Amino acid sequence: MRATALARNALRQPALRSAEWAACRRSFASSAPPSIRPQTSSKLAPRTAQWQSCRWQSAAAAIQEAAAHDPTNLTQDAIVENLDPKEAARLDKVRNIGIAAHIDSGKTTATERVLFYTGRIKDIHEVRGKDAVGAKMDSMDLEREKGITIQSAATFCDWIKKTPDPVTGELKDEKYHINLIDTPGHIDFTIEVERALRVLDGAVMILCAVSGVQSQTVTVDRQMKRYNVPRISFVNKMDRAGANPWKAVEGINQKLKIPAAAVQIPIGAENEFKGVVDLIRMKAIYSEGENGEIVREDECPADLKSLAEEKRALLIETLADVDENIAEIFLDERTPSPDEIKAAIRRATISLKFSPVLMGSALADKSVQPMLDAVVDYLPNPAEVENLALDRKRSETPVKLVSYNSLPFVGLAFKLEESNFGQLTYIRVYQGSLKKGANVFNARTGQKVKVPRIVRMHSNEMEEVQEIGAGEICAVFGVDCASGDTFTEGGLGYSMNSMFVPDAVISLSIAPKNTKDTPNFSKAISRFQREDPTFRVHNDSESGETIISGMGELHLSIYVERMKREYKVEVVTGQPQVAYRETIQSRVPFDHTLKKQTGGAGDFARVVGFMEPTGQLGENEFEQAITGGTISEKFLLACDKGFNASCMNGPLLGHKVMGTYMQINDGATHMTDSSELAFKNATQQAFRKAFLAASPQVLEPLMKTVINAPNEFQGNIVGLLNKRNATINDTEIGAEDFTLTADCSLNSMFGFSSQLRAATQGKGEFSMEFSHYAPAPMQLQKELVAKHEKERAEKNKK
Ligand SMILES: Nc1nc2c(ncn2[C@@H]2O[C@H](COP(=O)(O)OP(=O)(O)OP(=O)(O)O)[C@@H](O)[C@H]2O)c(=O)[nH]1
Repeated sequence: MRATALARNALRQPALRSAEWAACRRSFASSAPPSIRPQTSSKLAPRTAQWQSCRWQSAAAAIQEAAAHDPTNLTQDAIVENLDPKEAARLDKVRNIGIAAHIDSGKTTATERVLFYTGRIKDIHEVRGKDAVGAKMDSMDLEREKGITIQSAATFCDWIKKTPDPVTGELKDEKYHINLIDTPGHIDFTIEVERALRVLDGAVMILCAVSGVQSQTVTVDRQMKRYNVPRISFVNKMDRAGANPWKAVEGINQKLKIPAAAVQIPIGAENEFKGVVDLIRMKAIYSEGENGEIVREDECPADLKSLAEEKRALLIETLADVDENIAEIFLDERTPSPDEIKAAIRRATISLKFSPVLMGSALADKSVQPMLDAVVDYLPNPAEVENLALDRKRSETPVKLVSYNSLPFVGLAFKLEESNFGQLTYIRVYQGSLKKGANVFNARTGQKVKVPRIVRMHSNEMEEVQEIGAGEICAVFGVDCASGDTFTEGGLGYSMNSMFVPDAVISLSIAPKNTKDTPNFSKAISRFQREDPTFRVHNDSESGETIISGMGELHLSIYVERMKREYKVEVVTGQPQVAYRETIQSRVPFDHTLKKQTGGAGDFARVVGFMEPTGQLGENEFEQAITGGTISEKFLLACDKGFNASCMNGPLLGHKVMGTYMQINDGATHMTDSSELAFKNATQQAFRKAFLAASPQVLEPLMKTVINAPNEFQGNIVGLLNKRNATINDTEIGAEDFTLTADCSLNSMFGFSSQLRAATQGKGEFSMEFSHYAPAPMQLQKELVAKHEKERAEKNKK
């Protein structure tokens, strides 16, 4: 048991009955570290003086032990449990949230309303709106033209919530500061969602009232689970024909496996949608005025009373399954009060056991304000989220970060952006505060950097600030780093985990049309690479071409377009290439000698061992099992390097190798002719020979493809998929539309979007996401290998 816990337990023994006890407790409470201070008098009733002294002794010993073993953690734990009331009050009014959802669910439209109702913007502009201005958060020209979000955008606003006074019941204004990130829906820009969720404390998951849970909803659900992000759900587009919020609620429960229940029911639907009934207070809420800015409350309409009661009972029942307090009330057959229900929703949402579902229509300006109230009511403040760093000074021990301004600074750079004023680095401050002009240390490089300028971002605009407090998000200028770097105040050895970066699945060759544009081309490439970890660039060693790779055709085409617009570089691109992989299927021994001893300094290295599949299509593994020192440590390191180099450039197609194990267990070294280079080369030659003899196999990426179209086109789409040898996994047929889920090879999907458009009169849509690697059909493997051999031969001729 950890020493802190020991100390705490010592104090939680049945307590003493003595007059001095209370005084003693008071004095201890002021001197002991907060984490082991006595809690409430009901928990620790006095008993006997002897016992008391015994308890103090064991507690004191435990504190000393704790401090000796784990001084930092003791302090951190203590602070977490006993937040300074002033800091706690400040943090209680902060929310860091993200909006994430399937493509086109209305994230940007909803964010526009949030900014309008909080007074951040004066007018509402629509995505693809007639006024051609575009929504605030889609600030790139390309975003406005295409009507899609490409980059996540950060902003902040203050929401004034009407809160009843606990004593008088009178409504008073409470101001909450919300930092908000609007994320893209397209899977091609998934890294934007990934890094936003990495640093946010809570999220609003938007669903379409007609479609419910869609393919990208499943993806963002996975991402929210990856970073333990609590979420509220908002069923948008209640004004659309076919709107049905209950389909979305069922989808969250069934498909995402999150207990969820509506906290509102709609008043009217489709173009008769007027507002919602709040099931907790049983009040109707209407958004009125030109832009829905006037929130009017009324009695629940009589014709909705029975539905409201039914859904309220369902809400309480669902909560009883995930919250002990409500379970007890439920068992006592008592009806929980509105405050009890709200408190239970908050507890269950923050502990990731539940998601409350709200509904409205962002476009029709209805019911967005109650969603903002729910952000405040149910999503955690920064002090309620456990954030850990690894303390590298103490063998990577995890430490809790505490959103205290007075503690040493710790922040994570989660996004980089090139601006007119230089590199802009977005930082989430986890602990301490960041001041203009302060020096901070990059935990990865150990470099000290001065922070010359701090700003708060409002989409593409910025507001200069002198200081940013713990638990907040800001951007800084002049701090050179990589995405995912941790910054600390010098004394700490803390480092935070970065975000998950998915592998690229598609690549293409690219070059500037005119050689005079090469400097700008290089600038653009290096900027995009720094900003986006899923955009990768390498030079093909054989062709000398620059190859860019990324998450999909759209992803790469956006960068090609940005080069043209932002850097005035016209480029030529090759055909998109699939990121194949190579592996082996059997065990093959090798005994390879590299020998060049023709007078003068020669080359000599002998490596003996075997290669075999690792058993799963994951990381490659290299191991040495040398006995008797036939190969020295230094040369074995060179063998390891040779192995890694071979894995980057597979013998079949020159693509990456996966799932391959190589062991070197014997060999020979020459007194003078052996060198690191000789062993590296010998390993690479042995690798190639053994690989080709070990039933090599080409692997191709399979994509989870989800297609949605009106029912009448089902036959056409199944026909398209059959031609592509797709495996259809699921078909869901709704009243008008159907949704089909299939595994398709990426190779077969080039040009699919135009064929789908033709086959569905432009009414079908699809999304594609990497699923896994699987063996390519034999015929395709033969063709690919033959093509690769031919290209190699031609290059060798040149
Ligand atoms: N009928 C209706 N349409 C809506 C509503 N909210 C958004 N839309 C429309 O849906 C389309 C997509 O809206 P966006 O706000 O761009 O959706 P998004 O989720 O931000 O889109 P991406 O970031 O590109 O995934 C636009 O044409 C909006 O006008 C709504 O409540 N009702």
